[in-house]
Amino acid sequence: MDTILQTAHLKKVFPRKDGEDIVAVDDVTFSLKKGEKLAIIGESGSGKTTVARMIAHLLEPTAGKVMLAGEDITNAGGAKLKEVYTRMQMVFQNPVDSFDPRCTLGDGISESLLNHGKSKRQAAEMTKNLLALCGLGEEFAQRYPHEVSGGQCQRAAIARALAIEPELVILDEATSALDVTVQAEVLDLLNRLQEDRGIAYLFICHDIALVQDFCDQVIVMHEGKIVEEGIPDEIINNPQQAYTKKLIDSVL
Ligand SMILES: Nc1ncnc2c1ncn2[C@@H]1O[C@H](COP(=O)(O)OP(=O)(O)OP(=O)(O)O)[C@@H](O)[C@H]1O
Repeated sequence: MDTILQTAHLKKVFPRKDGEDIVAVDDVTFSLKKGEKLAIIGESGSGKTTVARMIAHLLEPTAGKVMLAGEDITNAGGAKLKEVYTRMQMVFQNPVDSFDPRCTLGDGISESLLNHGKSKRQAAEMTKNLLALCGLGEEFAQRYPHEVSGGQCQRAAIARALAIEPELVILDEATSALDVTVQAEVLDLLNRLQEDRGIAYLFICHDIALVQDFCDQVIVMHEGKIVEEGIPDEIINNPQQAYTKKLIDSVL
């Protein structure tokens, strides 16, 4: 299997004027194969979101590299970054903030399709299909972000991320706020897309049972570092590190 994403010695230091600098991520190296589902778990503050934000180009790494399909994208900008975003999309925990409040959800989803050369009619049709795929009726295309529930907005954010058929989707607690039934539907959808289109997922999540159920590989982070990695069943049933054991015991 080919590799879609690699990080090499990623590091992020947040400087502080009034005390010691915060080393949020320290020497994080991992790879994700095409079509694979990789989870990052770890206690609050262990650096998971900071890793995701560096990969997604929302934060500049202090050191290290990010490679997409073998190409170094650490310093990608302009047209290159636009191309990166056609291959890699992300969904974060608070989707309402990621939609423009002045635009309908339909406009938010079709925007990327229009930017990628689809006609208005094609984009509208595809948006309708994407919403349906995510369990939302076509009337949701006309609604504004503040006119839908958190779970509905999250599904629209997933629809938007999938619109241009990326090869990699980063999901940072993206299903955590959904109720159990909707979460199961969304995970089902993600699984189908992974099987049909070979999409890979980087899945940041607090729910260890869900990670065990949904993911192929898991990375455990503690104080910015990777402390353990492997197959979820093996890590969860037989953790090698005391920290991992404590983390698992605290949530199961
Ligand atoms: N912009 C920032 N400025 C300063 N410190 C930050 C910033 N963002 C994150 N941090 C710090 O970096 C560390 C890692 O934070 P991060 O959000 O990556 O953790 P996390 O594992 O995703 O936590 P959670 O599960 O609570 O979302 C924390 O100590 C956090 O306080």
